[in-house]
Amino acid sequence: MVQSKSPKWQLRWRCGRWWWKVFKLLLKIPLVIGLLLSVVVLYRAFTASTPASTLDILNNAQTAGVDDGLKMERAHRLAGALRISTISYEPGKQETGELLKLHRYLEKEFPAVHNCSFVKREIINVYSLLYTVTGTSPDKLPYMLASHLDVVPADPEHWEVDPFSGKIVNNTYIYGRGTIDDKGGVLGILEALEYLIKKGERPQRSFFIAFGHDEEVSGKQGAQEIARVLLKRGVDRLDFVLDEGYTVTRYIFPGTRKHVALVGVSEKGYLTLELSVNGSPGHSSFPPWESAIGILSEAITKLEKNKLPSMFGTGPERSTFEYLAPHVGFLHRLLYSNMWLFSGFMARIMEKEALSNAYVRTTSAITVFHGGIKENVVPAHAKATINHRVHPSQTISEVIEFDKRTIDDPRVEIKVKASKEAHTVSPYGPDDVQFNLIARSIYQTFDDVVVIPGVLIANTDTRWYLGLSSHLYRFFPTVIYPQDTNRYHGIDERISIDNYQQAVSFYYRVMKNADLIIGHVASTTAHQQREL
Ligand SMILES: CCCCCCCC/C=C\CCCCCCCC(=O)N[C@@H](CC(C)C)C(=O)O
Ligand SMILES: [Zn+2]
Ligand SMILES: [Zn+2]
Repeated sequence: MVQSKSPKWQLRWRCGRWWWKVFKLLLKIPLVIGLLLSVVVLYRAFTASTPASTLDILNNAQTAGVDDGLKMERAHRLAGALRISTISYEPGKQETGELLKLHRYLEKEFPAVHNCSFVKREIINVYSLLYTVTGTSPDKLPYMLASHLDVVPADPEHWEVDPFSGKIVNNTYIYGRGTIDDKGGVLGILEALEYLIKKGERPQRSFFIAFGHDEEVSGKQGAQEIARVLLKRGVDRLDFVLDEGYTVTRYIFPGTRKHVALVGVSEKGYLTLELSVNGSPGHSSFPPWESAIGILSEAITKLEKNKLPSMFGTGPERSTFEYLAPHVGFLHRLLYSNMWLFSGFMARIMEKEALSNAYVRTTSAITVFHGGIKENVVPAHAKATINHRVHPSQTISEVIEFDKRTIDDPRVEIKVKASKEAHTVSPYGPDDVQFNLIARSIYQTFDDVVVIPGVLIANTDTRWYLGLSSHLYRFFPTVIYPQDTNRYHGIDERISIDNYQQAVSFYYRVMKNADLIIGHVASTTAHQQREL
């Protein structure tokens, strides 16, 4: 016999079912969200594509590089320049005699450039060089190719060959301080122009070649002066500037075996701080509880241990990975094309390596420490230098505030020695003529390559040219493998003869392709034309 439920019980049953339904529905929400997220993540991964140039004139261009016949001759010419030790030690302390020797060497080795009716060479501020190549259409905006003449010092101790001997090893590599930073750029650009002139060609577009002489110690005397001279002449608009920077890389980005050409469309900011402590000096036999060195050491240990927060995914580095996504395996593609979701996870992996960590955040490097004069004297002062490279999503003052908060000790005085905010981001994307001119020249020069935009983690002379153009790109056309990254400012700096030949071809192609896009280029002012 079925017992009928009382109305009170039925009401409770119905209410109970109602709550149970809501409860079950709530349980499903995370599942639905998870499902939706997976759909979006997969959709983005499957539809990821590297924005291709919309400029058919560039897409269809088959610009040839330079002839292979002179490859060895070119390698020897670069080697000769590497024997001239144009070292910058610190601002105002440079091997100036060597810089003048390099001027003479370039003049002798590139006769066509230096005796050409449409090329003018000028010496700026005694040691820098500015070449003006006047094209047949000076009414079009000129552009600038830049490099620098100086190099950082090199301790020969661990080198395979003397860093200033300019040796060619196994007929394969040119060794020497400055091969990739940045005499390869100086000689590479001049080789391209020499080749062009010797072929009896003359560019349509006018362009400048700027070689600063103190990039390694700020660029204040070189590139800054070059920019000043141009501005004084009314040259206040350049179509684009191409300076040293990233390169083509291989096996550096996880997930692909392809060559990846990173073009620097921005540059991290630069901040150097001097920390100092004035303590109690005295006899080391009855030392104070805390010494100036001890207080300062604690402060810099705090800075080294407390990294600035990850900013990964908030700046142009997002495009770096989105451009790369279609060229990596499926798992990496899921991550690279969905940085809106995975940037935190990617940052945690990338921060484990020094090179990729620099891509994730503002970095802090303790570079100088001074304190003490004698073993039994407690010193009155201690001083340290900290060098930050500032992520584009942070400002200099935010970094200083972070340091102050982290040190949290009023006895540590903080002084700004040098600072420059991260550079504005230069345009890139399918419709940007200037970015695609450089990209196309890379595609024509390197095999199986993908061109992607990036933020340069180091700094270049482009900071002085920011006022001259809105399109500044930082790229040096060679191939770098993971084991090569330490050659910058490190030991056994080298470039292969083949890569150097590619560098020359790349610069030549930039000069030729720049003429192809002449219809897309804005006109100069009448004033600017007069000065060209
Ligand atoms: C996920 C990240 C991938 C990064 C791949 C990197 C591959 C290439 C490696 C290094 C490129 C270094 C670029 C070198 C330019 C160096 C210029 C320089 O040394 N500048 C000085 C200027 C300073 C104002 C004195 C500097 O210290 O930055
Ligand atoms: Zn450099
Ligand atoms: Zn350098």
